[in-house]
Amino acid sequence: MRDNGGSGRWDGGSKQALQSRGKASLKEVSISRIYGLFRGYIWQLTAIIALALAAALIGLIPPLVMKEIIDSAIPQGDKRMLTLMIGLLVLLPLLSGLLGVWQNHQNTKVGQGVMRDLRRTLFANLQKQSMSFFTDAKSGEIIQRLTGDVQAVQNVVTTVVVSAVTQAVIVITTVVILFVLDWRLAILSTIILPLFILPVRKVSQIRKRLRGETQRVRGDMSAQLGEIFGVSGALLTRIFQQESKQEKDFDVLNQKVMDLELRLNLVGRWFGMVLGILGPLGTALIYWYGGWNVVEGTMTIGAIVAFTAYLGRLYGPVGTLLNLQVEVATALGVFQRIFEYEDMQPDVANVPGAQKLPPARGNVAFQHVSYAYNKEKYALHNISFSALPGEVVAIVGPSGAGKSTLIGMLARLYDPTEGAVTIDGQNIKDVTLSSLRDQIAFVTQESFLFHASVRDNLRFARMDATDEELESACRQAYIHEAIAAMPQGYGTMVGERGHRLSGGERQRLAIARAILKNPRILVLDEATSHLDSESESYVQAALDELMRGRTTLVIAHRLSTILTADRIIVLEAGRVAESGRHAELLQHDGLYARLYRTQFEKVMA
Ligand SMILES: Nc1ncnc2c1ncn2[C@@H]1O[C@H](COP(=O)(O)OP(=O)(O)OP(=O)(O)O)[C@@H](O)[C@H]1O
Repeated sequence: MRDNGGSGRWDGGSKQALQSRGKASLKEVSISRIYGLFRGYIWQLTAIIALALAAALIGLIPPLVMKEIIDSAIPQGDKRMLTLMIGLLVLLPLLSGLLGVWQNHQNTKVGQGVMRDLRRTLFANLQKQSMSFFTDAKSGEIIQRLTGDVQAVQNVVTTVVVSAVTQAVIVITTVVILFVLDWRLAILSTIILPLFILPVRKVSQIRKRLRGETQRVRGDMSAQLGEIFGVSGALLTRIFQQESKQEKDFDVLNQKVMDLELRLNLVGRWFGMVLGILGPLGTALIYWYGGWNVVEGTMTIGAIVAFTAYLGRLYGPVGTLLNLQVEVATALGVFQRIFEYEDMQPDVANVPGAQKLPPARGNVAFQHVSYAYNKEKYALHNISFSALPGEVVAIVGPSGAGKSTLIGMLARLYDPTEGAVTIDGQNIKDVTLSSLRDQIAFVTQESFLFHASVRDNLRFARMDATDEELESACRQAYIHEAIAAMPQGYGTMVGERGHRLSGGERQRLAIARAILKNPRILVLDEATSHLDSESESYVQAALDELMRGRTTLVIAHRLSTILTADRIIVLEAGRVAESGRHAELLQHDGLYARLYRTQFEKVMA
C-alpha cells in the first residue's frame, strides 16, 4: 500500500468498519444484552412484577380453601363456613383476574416501548451509515430487519422478564406449600421435574437455528419484493415479460418460508406434548400414593385434592419457564440480526474533535486521491487537481472510469483510501459531516423525488424556506410555470421517484432544490438522457443559473459545459489521462479528442 500520511483506508478503524458493514457478525448475543433493553423501564417493571406477584400469591389460596371445605366444613356440617369459603372461591379469582388485566396492559406497554426503542436505535444507526452500506445492502433486507425482525421478537420482549419472575415465584411458593402440606407427596411430585428439562436443550438449539433461517429467508423475500415491485423493477419486468419467471422465483422463497414455519411449529408442538404428558403423570402418582394413604387412614381426601390443585401451579409454570428459555433461545438468532445492525459502524463518520467547516470560499483540491471499493481493485489512482472559487471543473471519461466515485468524495459519500480532498486548504475528513454537506449541493443524474408534494420535495433542501423563496428558486430553475400549471400547483403530490413528472421537469426540480440550498460548492452529474430541444434548453438555462458564482465539479455530458469549463479532467480507468481546457486538449489529440469526436460533437449536431 502506498504511504499517504496515514489516511489509508485499509488500516485502523475504517478497515474494521468495512468488515462489520452488512456482514453477519459471529458474536453470540448475550442474554444480559437482551435484558439491557429493559433498562429504561425499571420502575414500570417493578410495578408489573409486584402486581404479578400479588396475583400469584392470591392464586395460592383457593386449594387451601378447597381443603377446608372438604376436610372441615362438609364433615362438620358448618353451612356458614361453607358459604364463606365458596364466596372466597368466587372472589379470589375475580381479584387476581383484575390485577392480571392491568398487569397485562402494563406489560404490553413496556414490551411495545422496548420494540419502539429498538426500531428507533436501528433507524438512527442506519441513518449514520455511509453510501457504501446502501450500495451493498438490499433495501428490502433493511426494511425486514427494522420491522419484521423486531416484530419476530415481540413475544420474547413482551413476556420474558415478567413471566420469568412471576412463574419462578409461583414455582417457589408452590414447592414450599407442598412441603408444608406433606413432604412425602411433595418429594413424589417434584421427582419428575428433571424429566421436563431434558428436551429443552435440544429443542432450543433446533428452534434457534430454524428461526434464524426463517428470518433470513424472509429478508430475501422482502428484498426480492422490493426489487420486483419498485417502479424500475416493475418496468423492466413488463418490458422483458418476465412475470412468470419472477412468480417462480417468488414461489421458491414463499414455499421455503412456509416449510420453515411448519418445522418451527412442529418442534414447538412436540415439546408441548412432552410437557403435557409429564403433568398428568405427576397427578397419577399423587392419586396412587395419596389414595393408598387415605385407605390406610394416614391422609385426608381434602389434602389430596388440594395437592393435585397445586400440582397444576407447579407443572404449568415449570413448563412456562422452560418454554421461555426455548423462546429466548429461538429469538437469539433474530436478536443477533437486530444487534448486528445496531453495532454497525459507518465507514464515513466525524473524526473525534471534528471542527465545523467555516463558510467556504470555494477553493477545492484533490491531492493524490486514491480509492478502492474493495481490496482487489482501486477505482481511483493518485488523482490531483484543484478548482479556484467560482471555477467549473468538468470531469469526462469513458463509462466506469471513476467519475461518480470522484465527485462523491467531495461530499464525503466515500473517504479517500489514500490522499486528501481539501476545501480552502482544510482536509474535509477533519470537519463535521453536517458542516461540510451544508455547503455543498449535489445534483445527481437520477433526480429522486419522495412521494410528497412538490413543495415538500423542494423543502428537503431547506426546511425553513418560505413559499416566496421556493417560487423564486423555481423561477431561476425554469420550472415555476410547469409547477403552477399542475392541478394543485406546489401542493401536487409526486409519485415515488416522481414518475408523474417528465425527465426534464424532475431535473429542473432537482436544480431548484440546489438553488434553494444556495451553497458555495456544487457537485453535478449532468443527465445523459436526451431531452427534446425545448426541455434541453430549459435545463441548460437552469444549470447556467445554478453554476453562476459557485465552484462546480461536474460530470459533463453537455457540450456547453465542457466548452465553458475552466478545466477538464479526463479520467481513464481511475487515472487522470489528461487535463486542461477544451482547445488545449483537442490540440493534444488524445483520449479527450476521441471522446469529443464520439460523444460531444454528436450532441452538437
Ligand atoms: N459500490 C461499488 N462496489 C464496487 N465497485 C464499484 C462500486 N461502484 C462502482 N464500482 C466500480 O468502480 C469503478 C468506477 O465506477 P464509477 O461509477 O465511479 O464510474 P463512472 O465513470 O461514473 O461510470 P459511468 O459513466 O458509467 O457512470 C467501476 O469499475 C465500477 O465497477
